[in-house]
Amino acid sequence: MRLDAVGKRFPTGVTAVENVSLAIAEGDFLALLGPSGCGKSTLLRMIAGLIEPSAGRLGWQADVTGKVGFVFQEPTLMPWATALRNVALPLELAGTPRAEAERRARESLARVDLTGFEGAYPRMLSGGMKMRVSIARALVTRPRLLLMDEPFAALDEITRHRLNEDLLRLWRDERFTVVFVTHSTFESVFLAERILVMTPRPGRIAAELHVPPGDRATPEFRTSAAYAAHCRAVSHALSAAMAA
Ligand SMILES: Nc1ncnc2c1ncn2[C@@H]1O[C@H](COP(=O)(O)OP(=O)(O)OP(=O)(O)O)[C@@H](O)[C@H]1O
Repeated sequence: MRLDAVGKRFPTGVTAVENVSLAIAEGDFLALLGPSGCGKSTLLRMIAGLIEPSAGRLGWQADVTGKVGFVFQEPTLMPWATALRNVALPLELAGTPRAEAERRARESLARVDLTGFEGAYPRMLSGGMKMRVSIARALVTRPRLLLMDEPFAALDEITRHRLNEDLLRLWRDERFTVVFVTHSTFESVFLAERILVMTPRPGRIAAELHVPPGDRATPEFRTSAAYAAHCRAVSHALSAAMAA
């Protein structure tokens, strides 16, 4: 998909995003990195089609339309429904027969390591497990594009690292396209091949950095010299963007 000079000015007069041009290829793992309030969520919501840009345009490949999954910072599960029913919901809303929806929801829960928790209610699950249910729900329709808005920001570091690894595994296996919003330099380098550094509001793209797949393939990437070097580079780019 392409974004051409996309901008968003809200009726309140706040310009959240300005002049963003970007091409996203099938299978990309892209991070949007920037300080709080720089317009990352606004940009993601425009990519999702949840809000309209006020300038520029977004062009979609026909085969992606309607195949978008969204994961928010809060798991946003229905508290009165089991994990299985929460995950089956998007399919049931699309008219999939109940038995088929349940079968696929079970499969999706298995992909995020939650086999055995189908009957659990959200209040019985830890924060990390609730986030896994939320990811399973986003993946149950087999989206080609997965949009994630600071999904792990509220989790403790150990859980966050584990979910980072699991997300990478899912992405390597299935090669959907990911746009991942974060304000963590470390998380962006660990996950993404393309890191777009944004300026403070109005959010513009100040720099794009790359983490080659070869670097990530090193064992213990998170403690490697290559990881530290990429984090330094991204951190410098972020400081420069903040000062711009
Ligand atoms: N619906 C809206 N109406 C008016 N202003 C809005 C609306 N949504 C967002 N904004 C404003 O746009 C700016 C960018 O917000 P946005 O949520 O996109 O930033 P963000 O980078 O995702 O921030 P955070 O990391 O804190 O979530 C903020 O100043 C916010 O107040």
